[in-house]
Amino acid sequence: MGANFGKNYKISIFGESHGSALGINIDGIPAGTKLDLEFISQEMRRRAPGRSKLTTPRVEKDEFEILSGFFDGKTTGTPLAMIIRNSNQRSKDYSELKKKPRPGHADWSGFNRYSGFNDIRGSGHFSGRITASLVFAGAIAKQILKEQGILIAAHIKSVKDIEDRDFVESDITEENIDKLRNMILPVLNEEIVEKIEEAVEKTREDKDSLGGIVELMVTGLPAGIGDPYFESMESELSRMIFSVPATKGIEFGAGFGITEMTGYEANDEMYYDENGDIKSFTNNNGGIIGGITTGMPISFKVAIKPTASIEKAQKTVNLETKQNDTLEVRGRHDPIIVPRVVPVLEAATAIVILDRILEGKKREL
Ligand SMILES: Cc1cc2nc3c(=O)[nH]c(=O)nc-3n(C[C@H](O)[C@H](O)[C@H](O)COP(=O)(O)O)c2cc1C
Ligand SMILES: C=C(O[C@@H]1CC(C(=O)O)=C[C@@H](OP(=O)(O)O)[C@H]1O)C(=O)O
Repeated sequence: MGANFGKNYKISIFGESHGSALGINIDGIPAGTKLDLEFISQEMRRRAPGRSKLTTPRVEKDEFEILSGFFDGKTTGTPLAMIIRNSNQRSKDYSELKKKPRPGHADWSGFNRYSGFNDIRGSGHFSGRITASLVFAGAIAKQILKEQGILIAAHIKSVKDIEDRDFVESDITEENIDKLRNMILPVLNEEIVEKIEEAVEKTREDKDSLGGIVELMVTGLPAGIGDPYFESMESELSRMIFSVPATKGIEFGAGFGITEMTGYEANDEMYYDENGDIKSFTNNNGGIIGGITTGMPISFKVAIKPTASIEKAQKTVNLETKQNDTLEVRGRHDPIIVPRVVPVLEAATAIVILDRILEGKKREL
């Protein structure tokens, strides 16, 4: 089933954007894990809609209710179920879309997959709203990983052609992560904030939308986590990252750029640092070789497409009249998904890393 992920930190998501609720069941959280509920709420707020002029005007608090698996501030070890109730649906915005599918959204593909029974309201189960549950599961995973010294950070690498600088390992401190977490546009070079705001505003006035790239880095992971071939760290991360709506590409380390290097340039030459730890001078392989962590930071970039739902008139088909037609999408949409997807991608990464660490622990038993 498409709604399940993980072999050890197992998640199962459910819900629709305009249904009564959405949520998640998580199995595999170690018993006795203390949960910082305020941290989870903060993570949910980072993703929640209606936070700024850069996001959809739909306002949802995304308050979560834990139904099971949590008692006296600690997990019980049995499945932890959580729901978020929807409160601000406006389903009339979607009445036209059953007959006129939106180019770039899942109306037509979903119609075929579910024989026309898919809930079109608010994009149903295809909505980016469903990622609220990922952020919840990721916030728990982040807490467990942090206890082991593993940190996950992300920033906006680019919006269209406006570029931020790349992460370096020394950027990944708790202080810097907190700073990025509190920014609507989490970037390293703050001079580009205004440029991004202006570009988004101008594109919105043109009834259009923008995309961009998010860069992520994971530090504190020892060498030796992961497996070769089908459960490689890259495979598992990619599978999860591509599950996040609007993701269209991923590259690890130097990514596609490695093809322009020679072997000598691409190889990450190794050395002992002053503490006797084995490091490499470069990290073109993004911290993963043979599907297994090298001990260098995991580093990857994710391509996020421009929002599909735009007001500009577009060509589409009319499934009722069986004629070609045009569509101007009305309703409340993100003019850019990139800032809102940042916490989702961090959470998705945390879920995978925890699942892989727990997989490794099984072999130690
Ligand atoms: C946080 C988040 C917010 C999103 N907001 C919107 C939106 O307002 N309008 C829209 O058309 N798509 C939005 N999307 C993207 C669609 O959900 C996505 O494009 C659609 O499900 C089709 O999937 P695909 O683009 O991965 O192929 C959002 C995605 C995420 C992760
Ligand atoms: C509500 C959220 O974003 C929604 C994501 C979304 C989509 O198609 O992905 C479409 C819009 O839904 P609606 O028409 O119901 O307002 C966005 O507002 C959310 O992410 O929580």
